Formats: sequence, C-alpha cells, structure tokens
Amino acid sequence: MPIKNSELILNPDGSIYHLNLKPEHIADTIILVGDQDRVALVSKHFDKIIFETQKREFKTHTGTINGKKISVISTGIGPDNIDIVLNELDALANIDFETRTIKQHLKSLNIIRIGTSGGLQPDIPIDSFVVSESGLDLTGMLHAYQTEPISNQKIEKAFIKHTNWNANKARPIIVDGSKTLLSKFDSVSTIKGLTATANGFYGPQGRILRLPLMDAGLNKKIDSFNFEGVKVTNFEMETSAIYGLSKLLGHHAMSLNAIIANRANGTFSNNPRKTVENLITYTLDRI
Ligand SMILES: O=P(O)(O)O[C@H]1O[C@H](CO)[C@@H](O)[C@H]1O
Ligand SMILES: O=c1cc[nH]c(=O)[nH]1
Repeated sequence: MPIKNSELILNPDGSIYHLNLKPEHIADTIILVGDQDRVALVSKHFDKIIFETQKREFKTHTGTINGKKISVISTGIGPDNIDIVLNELDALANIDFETRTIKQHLKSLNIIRIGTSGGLQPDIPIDSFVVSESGLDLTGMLHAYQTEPISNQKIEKAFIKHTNWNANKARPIIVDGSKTLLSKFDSVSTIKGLTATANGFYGPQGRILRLPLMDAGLNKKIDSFNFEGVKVTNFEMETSAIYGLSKLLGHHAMSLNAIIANRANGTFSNNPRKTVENLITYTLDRI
C-alpha cells in the first residue's frame, strides 16, 4: 500500500517536506548540528560543496571530504525537531518516493551529532569533549514509538528510584549509541559519558532565572546518580532522541558534545565558538 500524501509529504519539486531534500542530495554519512550557522563551519573543511539548500532551521550542505561524500544538516533545537529530521532522513534513504513504498533493501546511515552541552559533574572541564556512550531521554518524544526493545530497563529503574522521578513527567529512557562509531570517536582527548537530553534549556535543565522549579533538588540527584560506575555527564537537547530514532530505524548514531558550560561549578566557556571549531576538526579527522 502506498504511504498517503498526508503522511509522506513531498514538496512540488519532489523534495521531502521540511528538509527540502531529494534522495540523491544526501550522503550515507551525515553530520547533524543544532545551529544553522554551524553548517558552514563544518563544510568549510569539505573539498567542495556539491549541493546546498535551506528551509526554516534545516540547512544542508552536501560535499566531499578527502573524496568521500558527506552531508551536514542543522536540526535546530530540541527533540521535536529531531523527530522531523530523523524520520525525513530515513524516508530519503529507505522509501521510494515514486511508489511511496518502503524499499526492499534498507540502508543504514551513519549519523554524527556535533553539538554543544553543559557538563554536570565538577570534573568535566569547560571546553572538553564528551562522546555520548548512551543518551538519557527525559523529553518524552520517544514514547510515541515502541521503545521497549531499545531501552535499558535496569538502569532506567535505578534512575527513576534514585531521583524519585515525578510521575507527571515522561518516563526516562536510556538508549545506547553505536558501538562502532563510539570506537572511532572516543580517544584520550574525549570523556565517555551518559548524556541527559532535556526538552528545554532552562527549567528542564534545572536553571532558575525567575521561575521556581517543581523539584529544585533534581539536578543534584541527577549528578549523584551512579549505576555501577555510570554517571550522567552532561545535559543537552537532542542526543537521546537521535539515538532512539536511529536505533528504531536501523541507523548508526554517535553524539559528540563540546562542553561550553559547567553546571556544578556555575562556569561558562570564554570562547565557545573556538571549542566548537576544535570539536569539528576532531570529528572530521576521524570520519
Ligand atoms: O549547540 P546545539 O547543537 O544546538 O546543542 C545545544 O545547544 C542548544 C541550546 O542552546 C540545544 O540544541 C542543545 O542541545
Ligand atoms: O548547558 C547547556 C549548554 C548547551 N546546551 C544545553 O542544552 N545546555
């Protein structure tokens, strides 16, 4: 049965609804960045750019690096955007747009996030790089899908108990990144971690400007969680959503995060752009 026009939405030129891309416009290796201005910071290292487009916050440059085809796409902020980007990337790879049917031979993309993040533990220095072994989803977005096979129930239960997780909030889910990509990007220059993904920057990450928090002690409980040596290293807004949808759709994903804030020490990077540029170089050297 063909997928209906209201579900698989194509623009008049045949490109997919939000990303504005046709299947031939993407590489099998895709770098995701949050900020649309970061796309050019990545693609300036390409040998050449062969395709570029933008719709809303979703900007794409596809080119080659040392002869290998590569795409960089901005996702904007948050798990709701990741739902759009991952579903549309998978459609570009695995759905035939002519017949509107799922292809017989499915492709696995390599999806690598280069993001910014706040460190949670005092010993995660500003301007360091965290490579996310797993993502701790606090956003609820993944609950729209059948997540049981990809979650890690034992550690999730321990986290819920340790933090006395409020029943009005979405149940946390822990999803692993790709082990193959982890071995490529983890090194003596990085810190391996469990990355918490929040559905907001302020209250959902325990920040107070004017509004009091529902649970002012939550960040301390997250910081002190320790499951057989596994601690929550950092907070950002996309990793677990990328890991969850990639696992469900059969893609390989890894998230690398430039630590620009340290929440335990209350400090912020003097030059976040430089740290992000360093992480881009680090990542591209290993692709
Ligand atoms: O710098 P990016 O990749 O956008 O990542 C982080 O920065 C944004 C918040 O400032 C969120 O998207 C968070 O995940
Ligand atoms: O603290 C931080 C820093 C960057 N991005 C986040 O989501 N949180």
